[in-house]
Amino acid sequence: MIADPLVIIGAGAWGTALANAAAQAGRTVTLVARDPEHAATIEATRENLRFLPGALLHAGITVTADLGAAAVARALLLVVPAQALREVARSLAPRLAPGTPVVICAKGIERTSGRFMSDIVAEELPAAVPLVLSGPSFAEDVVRGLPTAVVLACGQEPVARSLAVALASPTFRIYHGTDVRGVEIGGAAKNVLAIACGIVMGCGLGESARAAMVARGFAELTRFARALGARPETLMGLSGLGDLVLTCGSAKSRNFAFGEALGRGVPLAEAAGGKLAEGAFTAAALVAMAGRHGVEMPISEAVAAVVAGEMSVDEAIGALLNRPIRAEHEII
Ligand SMILES: NC(=O)c1ccc[n+]([C@@H]2O[C@H](COP(=O)([O-])OP(=O)(O)OC[C@H]3O[C@@H](n4cnc5c(N)ncnc54)[C@H](O)[C@@H]3O)[C@@H](O)[C@H]2O)c1
Ligand SMILES: O=P(O)(O)OC[C@H](O)CO
Repeated sequence: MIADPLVIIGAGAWGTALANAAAQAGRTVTLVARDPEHAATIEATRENLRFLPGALLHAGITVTADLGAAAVARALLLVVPAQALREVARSLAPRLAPGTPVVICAKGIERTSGRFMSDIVAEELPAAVPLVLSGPSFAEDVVRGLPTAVVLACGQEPVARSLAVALASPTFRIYHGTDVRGVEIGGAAKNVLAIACGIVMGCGLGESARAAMVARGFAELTRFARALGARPETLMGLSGLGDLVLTCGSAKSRNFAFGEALGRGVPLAEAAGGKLAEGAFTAAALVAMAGRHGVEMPISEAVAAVVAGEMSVDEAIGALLNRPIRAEHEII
């Protein structure tokens, strides 16, 4: 596939890291920032001091704030927060050539509509070919060239395969697949579960409790995914188990760090520390969708109640610990 020029919308931490990875893979990259002043500063200093300090931008990247750059894109990456994805997709609609592959890199569910990211792209950019990129990957690791593996899913298998080849490098390995729903569920739900793990650690409940949270979180994630028609093996892969292990195990995760702060008693309004904790926005939408499909997600429900201010951390932990004893694996 010809993926040049590759246009990346969103010059935050992940957009910047992906721009560097793609440029290193040989792509011609345009990185589009929201704010013209920020774009000019990155272009001039070759560093994104605001979102990813300490990393030099590859020489093959042009930075702009002009969304019009999307008009010539042979492939486009959407790397803005999940709650902003619709607004951004809508503004791209008149600019994008029909059939352009659009790779969704945000991990979340839209809270106002309860829609997945791929549904939003289908609604706002109906002529585009939607793909989802997800998996365990910290921007800081990717930009340092540390080995990372992610998955790229598209309903059209040849598009996923050829774009994976175009964007991958020896240290940024991109597997491909066709289970778009499974891959986006993995990315969205793990953020909610990482908040739960952060709360556990912030409260000092210990490593055993964290491991239990990961395993039971994975159980509810796979129950949910199965009910929504995703393939269970997808969730056993990079977007699902892989990302759960990363984000539930590292204070570098903004979702985990948010939960940890809540567990330490930091007030809700201050716990994210000004950083993007996607799970806080996704939790209620995830739980509502699970309810509509008759799926129990007690950990996600507890997180949703805590981030909505409806339950204290202690009440949420008490509710989880006092659930009835049951068989580990449900037959559904
Ligand atoms: N940072 C990571 O390691 C990482 C890894 C994988 C996936 N992701 C996902 O990528 C998405 C973006 O995360 P990030 O780390 O880049 O966040 P970030 O906070 O570092 O950057 C967000 C970017 O989006 C822009 N933005 C915010 N609201 C906008 C709006 N309404 N319109 C246009 N642009 C807007 C901001 O200006 C900024 O450039 C999230 O869904 C996140 O879960 C992040
Ligand atoms: O910092 P987080 O919690 O948004 O996690 C970043 C990535 O999603 C990890 O795969």
